[in-house]
Amino acid sequence: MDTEYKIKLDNVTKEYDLYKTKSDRMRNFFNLGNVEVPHFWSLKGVSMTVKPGETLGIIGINGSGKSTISNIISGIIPQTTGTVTVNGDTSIISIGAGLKWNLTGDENIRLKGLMQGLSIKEIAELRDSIVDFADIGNFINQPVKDYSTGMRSRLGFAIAVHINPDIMIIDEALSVGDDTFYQKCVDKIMEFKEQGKTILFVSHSLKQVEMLCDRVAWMHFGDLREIGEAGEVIQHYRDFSEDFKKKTAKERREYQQDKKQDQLDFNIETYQDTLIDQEVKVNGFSHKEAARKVGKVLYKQISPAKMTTPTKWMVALSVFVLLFFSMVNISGHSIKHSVKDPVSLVHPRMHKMRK
Ligand SMILES: Nc1ncnc2c1ncn2[C@@H]1O[C@H](COP(=O)(O)OP(=O)(O)OP(=O)(O)O)[C@@H](O)[C@H]1O
Repeated sequence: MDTEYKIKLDNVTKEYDLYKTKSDRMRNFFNLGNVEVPHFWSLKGVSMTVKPGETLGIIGINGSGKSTISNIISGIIPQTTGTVTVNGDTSIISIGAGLKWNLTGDENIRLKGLMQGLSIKEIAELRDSIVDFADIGNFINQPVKDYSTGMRSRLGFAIAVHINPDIMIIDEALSVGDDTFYQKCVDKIMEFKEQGKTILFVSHSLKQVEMLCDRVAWMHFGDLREIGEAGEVIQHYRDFSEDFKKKTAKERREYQQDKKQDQLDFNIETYQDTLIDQEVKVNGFSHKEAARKVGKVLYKQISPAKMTTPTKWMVALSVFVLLFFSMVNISGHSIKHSVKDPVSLVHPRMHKMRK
């Protein structure tokens, strides 16, 4: 059944505007004139589902979009277009993410706990067990910015597993700890799997993915290249890596450049048209119906990044009204007089001095 999923992504894209200056960013936000900004599409339309109780691995080379997906699902960053449905609480464990660096370990435990809806009493009950699991001793009273990468990862992992979320998102968190901690984490993940929790596991370690995951999604330069049974997808990925290694340095560079160029050239309108055509051809919708359906999937969760024209006019009008009343006040003329003779606003009314 279609509703039997914990996580569902429909045609999700993520665009980064590569602004050269801060003023370009402001001008673009206020929709003031044409600002030339290169657009980089970190995700080029990704659709997938994660079933309840499933451990889905996400693999792919550096920069392929793995963390972008896990951050969108966790709600850390918004998608640019597309629909994201998450049925349950998520807790993300990734190196450093989610921890406030200026707060101590203890304060981070309280903050994360409160953010996940735990009471002060519940957090106090979990505290010792978290500190014990993280094994960071007296550092728990130090700001997290003074921790080593491994310590941060251990604390992040310990907090996340104790909060007991419905959906666990583990992004490269197992790559930094020592062997003892690694085994502790693996045991915990296995325990979660047995409890039937849904896990998203992002990793470069194919061995870890093979051991922990039921299915695997292979991300490739912003596209979902393949999703399916873990062994099969990992084998295809290994074959690709082997072939890639056999290429000359020049061939490898050219391949990567071409793929990155595709991410710069991606066009959301063209993508939308492709989806509409598919709906017409595959599902037999009329063009109008297909356009409405696709528009809904792409934009129903999206708030515009730029000011719309009506908003722009509203802001301009508000500023004008505010300015007008301030000047009326300063000039000392009446509102009626100022409306009739606006020029008088710059000639303040002189009060007659009493003798
Ligand atoms: N804030 C940002 N601004 C511009 N581009 C970004 C930003 N964040 C990510 N990207 C780009 O988006 C692409 C995907 O990044 P992402 O971190 O999702 O990749 P990844 O597969 O997790 O990589 P890695 O394996 O190195 O962690 C990369 O090309 C990256 O440079």
